[in-house]
Amino acid sequence: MASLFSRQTTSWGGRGLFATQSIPPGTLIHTCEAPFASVVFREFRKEVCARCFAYAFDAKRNTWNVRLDVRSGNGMWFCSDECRDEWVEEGGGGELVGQVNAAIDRVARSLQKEKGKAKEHDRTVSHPPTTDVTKQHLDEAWANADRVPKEMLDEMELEYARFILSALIRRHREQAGVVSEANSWDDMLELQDNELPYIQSRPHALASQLRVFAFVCRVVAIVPALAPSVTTPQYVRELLARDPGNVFGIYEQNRTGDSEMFGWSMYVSASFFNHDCSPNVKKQRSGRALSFYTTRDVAAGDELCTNYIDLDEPVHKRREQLARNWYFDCVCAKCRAESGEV
Ligand SMILES: C[S@@+](CC[C@H](N)C(=O)[O-])C[C@H]1O[C@@H](n2cnc3c(N)ncnc32)[C@H](O)[C@@H]1O
Repeated sequence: MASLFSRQTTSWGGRGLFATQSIPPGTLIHTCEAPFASVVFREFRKEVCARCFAYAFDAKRNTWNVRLDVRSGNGMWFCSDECRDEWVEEGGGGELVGQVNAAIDRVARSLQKEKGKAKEHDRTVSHPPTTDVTKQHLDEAWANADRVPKEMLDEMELEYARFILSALIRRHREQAGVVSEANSWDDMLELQDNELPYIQSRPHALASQLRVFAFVCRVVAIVPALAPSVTTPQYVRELLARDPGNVFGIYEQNRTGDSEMFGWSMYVSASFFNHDCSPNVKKQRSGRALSFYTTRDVAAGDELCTNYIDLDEPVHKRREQLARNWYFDCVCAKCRAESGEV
């Protein structure tokens, strides 16, 4: 499909996607076939297919039973033999994933035992000062990342470790020439770096990221194939800097009919759509693919925007939500008009 849009600089400075011709409503303008990296939360591992994210409950089942034959109890479950086989064939890295999963379990178990012996207040990574965190502060903290003691992670930190390791496996396979260059590490680096605003709004997250890095290093010590990815914290830091503000939650309706997040994934090309409170594009997930459709007539030169949040709220609440969870002050026409700025 010839691209109907191009990436350009917006009037406010960031990059955005702009229509190169007029586009009627309901047009499929872009599809990302597969994520760059993803994680399905551990508690849903048996219910959500590791490749296509299909939810067992939708197929009237409690769990999927096609399992990748890995050595650890922390295996991967698939909705079908086809999904499992395609995942391995596409370069999911079956053998390596098995080793990594087993190593995560081993490191987690051993840290859990050590934690049992230590007192809670012994947690050694201190929070940064509550004054404004600067880039220099972050550089210094990461320069000393190898001195961070290995400590047990909480559940969410463990998910981050799994997410990072999924990306490092991808990077390893890209280096080995096993996966295609589309969606490469360099492509991922083009995503907006949100490290500073993220840590400024959640200073405790820096200590958490350093703990996750120390944990990942310990896992990689057992899986030497990934060692080049952690000789310095560079790759882990690059990925973590692009996680906030760029990843997509994997949502489904759960058994009680509520929308629930089962994990998250990073898609590269999908992350250049900016937010607008009167969007002209809607996103639709089908399995692991993300597709984007126009919702009304778009003229050549118009920016193509999705919405990151629920749009029913008044302007101050929308802006507050975007600032808190997406780290920006919304400059869309609707927000500016409703705030009396135009
Ligand atoms: C997923 S990225 C979109 C692409 C991004 N503009 C870039 O250059 O990579 C989300 C970021 O874009 C910017 N952004 C998106 N929508 C915006 C809006 N309505 N107002 C101001 N900034 C916006 C914010 O910096 C936000 O963190």
